[in-house]
Amino acid sequence: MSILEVRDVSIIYSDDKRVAVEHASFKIEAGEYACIIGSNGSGKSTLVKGIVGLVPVTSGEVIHALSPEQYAYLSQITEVERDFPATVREVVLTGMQRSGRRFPFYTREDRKKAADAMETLDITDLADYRIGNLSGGQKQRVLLARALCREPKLLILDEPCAGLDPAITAEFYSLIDHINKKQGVTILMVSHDLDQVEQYASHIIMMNQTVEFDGDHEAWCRKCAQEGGHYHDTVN
Ligand SMILES: Nc1ncnc2c1ncn2[C@@H]1O[C@H](COP(=O)(O)OP(=O)(O)OP(=O)(O)O)[C@@H](O)[C@H]1O
Repeated sequence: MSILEVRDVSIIYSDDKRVAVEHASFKIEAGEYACIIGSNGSGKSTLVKGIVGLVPVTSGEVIHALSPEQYAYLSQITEVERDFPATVREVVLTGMQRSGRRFPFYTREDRKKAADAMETLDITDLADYRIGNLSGGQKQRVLLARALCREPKLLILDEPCAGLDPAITAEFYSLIDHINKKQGVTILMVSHDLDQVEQYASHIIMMNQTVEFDGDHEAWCRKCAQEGGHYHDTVN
């Protein structure tokens, strides 16, 4: 059974009646490293927000085989105020908050899971730093550790490397690959970085308001060869 199915989904923003996503359909299977690509304004972020319930789906259905606790969502880098008082450890621990339980009552197991997530993301040394003082790449690792400490089965990321330099971006993609392969976490990621997508993704979905391509890595390579690299120009 698919872990997630997007079935004939359309999303229209109510304020300006703009159709951002039109009749999009695809399935995500457990274990995949799936990437959604497409040019600016092609509806990628809107679709992902529809999947995680941040914007309402106008028609069609998003069918989750997982409960909301079993998937995690990481958005684009958001500006964290320089003087924001929380430390890295505190931010990662908030990933363990559960509905019905009040902060800051974390169990020993919660703290262990947060420590393990920091170890995986190689940010243990930063545990007592204020998050506002970190670089963009470090902040994204902290937010990824926060998303991972609940041990999600599906990780949904919206352009996690926007604004990061190429070396940090390459490191981040490799880390996501490790999380996919070694921890068995299914990945669904919006990305602009076609080189990284082609290196790692097992499933590629190309948006242009609707789904213009939906296939595995080999099918994507065949299409690119037929089109003479056309997609590299439209996506980047
Ligand atoms: N909150 C909003 N209200 C109204 N229209 C919106 C809103 N957010 C996005 N849109 C519009 O919906 C369309 C799709 O935008 P979206 O952000 O989903 O595209 P995208 O593919 O993620 O783009 P990018 O690659 O630039 O991030 C665009 O025409 C955009 O202007």
